[in-house]
Amino acid sequence: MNALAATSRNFKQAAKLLGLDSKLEKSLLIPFREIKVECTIPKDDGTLASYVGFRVQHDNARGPMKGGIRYHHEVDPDEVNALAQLMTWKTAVANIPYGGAKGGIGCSPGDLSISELERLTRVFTQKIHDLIGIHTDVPAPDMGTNAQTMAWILDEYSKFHGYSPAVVTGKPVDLGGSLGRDAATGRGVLFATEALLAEHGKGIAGQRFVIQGFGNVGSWAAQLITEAGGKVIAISDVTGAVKNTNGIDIAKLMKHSAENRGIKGFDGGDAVDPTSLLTEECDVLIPAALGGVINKDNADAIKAKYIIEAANHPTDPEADEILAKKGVLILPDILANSGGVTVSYFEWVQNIQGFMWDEEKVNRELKTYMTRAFRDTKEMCRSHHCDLRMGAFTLGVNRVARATVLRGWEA
Ligand SMILES: NC(=O)C1=CN([C@@H]2O[C@H](COP(=O)(O)OP(=O)(O)OC[C@H]3O[C@@H](n4cnc5c(N)ncnc54)[C@H](OP(=O)(O)O)[C@@H]3O)[C@@H](O)[C@H]2O)C=CC1
Ligand SMILES: O=C(O)CCC(=O)C(=O)O
Repeated sequence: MNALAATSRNFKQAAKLLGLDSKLEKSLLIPFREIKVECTIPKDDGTLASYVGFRVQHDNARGPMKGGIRYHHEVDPDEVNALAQLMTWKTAVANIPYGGAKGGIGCSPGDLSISELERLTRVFTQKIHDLIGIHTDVPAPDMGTNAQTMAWILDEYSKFHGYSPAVVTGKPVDLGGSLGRDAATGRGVLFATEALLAEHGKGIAGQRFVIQGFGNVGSWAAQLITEAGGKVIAISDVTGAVKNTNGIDIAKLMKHSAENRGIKGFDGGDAVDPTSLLTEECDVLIPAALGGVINKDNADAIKAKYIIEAANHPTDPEADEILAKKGVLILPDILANSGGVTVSYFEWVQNIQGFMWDEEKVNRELKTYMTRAFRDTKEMCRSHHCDLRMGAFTLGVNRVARATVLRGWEA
């Protein structure tokens, strides 16, 4: 199912559970602004190349719009729209004072040199600089982008508006980035998983994990789960997948991946077919790469007892239904991966205050926010007799609807 159709379907189901006014429902679904820009850059060989960039600003009822920028060849307007909408509900679930946005450029970052990526990022920033800002829309990293990308955006934006570190989050610590932001999404995944397992009398220790994706989120989740005593028995990236039922040595895999640009060729386990990774026998499955990977074609074959959605919209609604019948518990993206945007919020607060927190404080506050979001979600599950996805959606949508009405919304 198309990402926008899937996200909108979840939203509509939540609106129904909440008994939302139909005009308000319609208005909450429509994005505030959709930006599409053509970014033309000289390549290193002197030829010109053009890339399409998007920024969708979905909603600002609860505060400045917030969300990552993705560089990936599959970036398309519908998907960016869906991801922006998810950010609106996610920031509300986390109860941080933001709305939602998302951006992206349709490109293959691995095929571009560092200087080409820099030129592309600067041209994109030139095209959108007057539509983003500290109190309007604050970008951050997502798939295919990182702290360096944010540094270029900060620098380009500052040429127009004066030095403005708070205009992006997830930037290098040397430029005002927050300690702990790099690990934050993975650490939030750990805290959310702990909260879910604790409800079933279990801990991380002794559980078998399978992780799809070994980028920022997947690699940090793997490291932190291993430190907490969990066993990561299979993991994949674009280049391949590896399995070791005794537990993969994640530090060794990190080194291999950095030296070889991927998992392929790692000798600490057996190479397996990446397409069968999601259906491996395990206790906890963590998709941490692309959207829509768990769908009606593979849901029935999934053997995990728990799915923790570190990626955005990895599970189609049809798969949700199949998995529910099988008794698989899904911790939804807008809760499970909200650690990233939560520490982005801490970064923004630190920039505005001009005061840096130590890493221990960042991690402690993150745990408080993740635990609270989990507790609030469970409360909505109880009061609306629904699963965790609808618990999180009703929580987020309700908070945004209340802010919209309080600000004076009229049909
Ligand atoms: N970064 C953040 O703070 C947040 C990210 N997310 C979500 O988490 C997910 C991952 O983001 P992030 O870790 O930042 O991105 P990265 O670009 O750092 O990493 C993405 C990873 O996914 C792998 N990958 C891509 N396609 C496939 C595939 N078909 N099969 C297996 N692996 C694949 C990539 O492999 P390779 O490196 O070989 O290309 C890479 O290991 C995304 O859905 C993102 O939206 C959610 C909240 C916050
Ligand atoms: O850190 C942020 O502001 C946004 C992170 C993001 O894009 C996401 O949560 O999907």
